[in-house]
Amino acid sequence: GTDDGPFAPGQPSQPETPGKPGGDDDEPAEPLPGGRGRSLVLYCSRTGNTERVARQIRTVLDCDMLEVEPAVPYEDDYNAMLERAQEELAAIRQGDYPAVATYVEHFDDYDTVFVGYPIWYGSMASPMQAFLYAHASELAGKRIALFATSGSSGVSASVGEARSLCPDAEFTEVLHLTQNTLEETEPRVTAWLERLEANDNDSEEPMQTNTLELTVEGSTFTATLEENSSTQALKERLAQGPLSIRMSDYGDMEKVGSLGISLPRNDRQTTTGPGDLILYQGDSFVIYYDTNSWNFTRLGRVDGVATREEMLDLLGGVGEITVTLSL
Ligand SMILES: Cc1cc2nc3c(=O)[nH]c(=O)nc-3n(C[C@H](O)[C@H](O)[C@H](O)COP(=O)(O)O)c2cc1C
Repeated sequence: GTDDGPFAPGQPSQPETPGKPGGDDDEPAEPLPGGRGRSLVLYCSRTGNTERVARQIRTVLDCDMLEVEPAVPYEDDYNAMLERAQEELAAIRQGDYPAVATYVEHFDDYDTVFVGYPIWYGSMASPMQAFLYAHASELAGKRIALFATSGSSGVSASVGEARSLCPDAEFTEVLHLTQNTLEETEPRVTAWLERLEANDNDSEEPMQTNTLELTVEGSTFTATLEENSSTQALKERLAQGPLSIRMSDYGDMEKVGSLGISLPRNDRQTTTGPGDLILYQGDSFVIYYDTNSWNFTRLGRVDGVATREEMLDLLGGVGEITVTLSL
């Protein structure tokens, strides 16, 4: 029977399943091999950008998908809509969440829940914040893969919002597409899903955190760590407390600073890109905002960063800074 799904009977929330008749252009491509469990794609989208990314994920994974909708549809009038979005985000900061029409009874069938949203005024769009708030206990212990679209703004504030709304979920690397990168949705989604799949298969100690927090001038953003002996040693050091590093710019491509400790090296010929975290010569911590090729140890990647501008934005631009690392 189809009534045994995780969606509350009598509720309007029904997932679009891959075989659904009338499904348009979403013929599944080759599903990724060796998928460990089932996935659900949740998204909210007002002008279709986030929805396009959601559909691409669903096409690759051949999984269920559900739109998270506000209880009261947004105004067609653009300015009225902007005003309401601002009011809702202000209310959320006071702990008052807008009503959403979408309710999922349980997520038992799903290991990974993809959560997609547009950035509104630097934040996660209000309907998705309200949905996560209402479903935090059902999402505990699930793997959450965030994806977001924006005009140009970064996603680190919204990642922080998601992590505090769902403190007991495990967060993967984030996918962020901007106006400039939306046309590359297809290859970027595919590459991202392959990385998620690889990390999922690699993780021998799933209870171990793979998230690093970086704080610059009071703002915190996150990175997803690689699994190697270098990051293991770094995590052991950070388990004892945060580590602050004075960093300066080098070669118009990176910030570099001394860790004050030596970590095991896992050097390989590597081409870096914006957001890559690198261990250089065992004792220097490097944050890349541009590309370079060298024999490096990869430590991880800043979440949701695709471009030099986005990485420099998180670092407060070019110039000397103190970065504090914590788990
Ligand atoms: C209310 C509102 C606020 C927005 N705020 C931002 C913002 O702060 N930064 C940004 O880069 N884009 C902002 N945008 C643009 C959207 O994030 C962007 O167009 C996104 O891709 C829309 O996704 P959608 O088509 O799925 O709704 C905003 C859009 C709306 C409607």
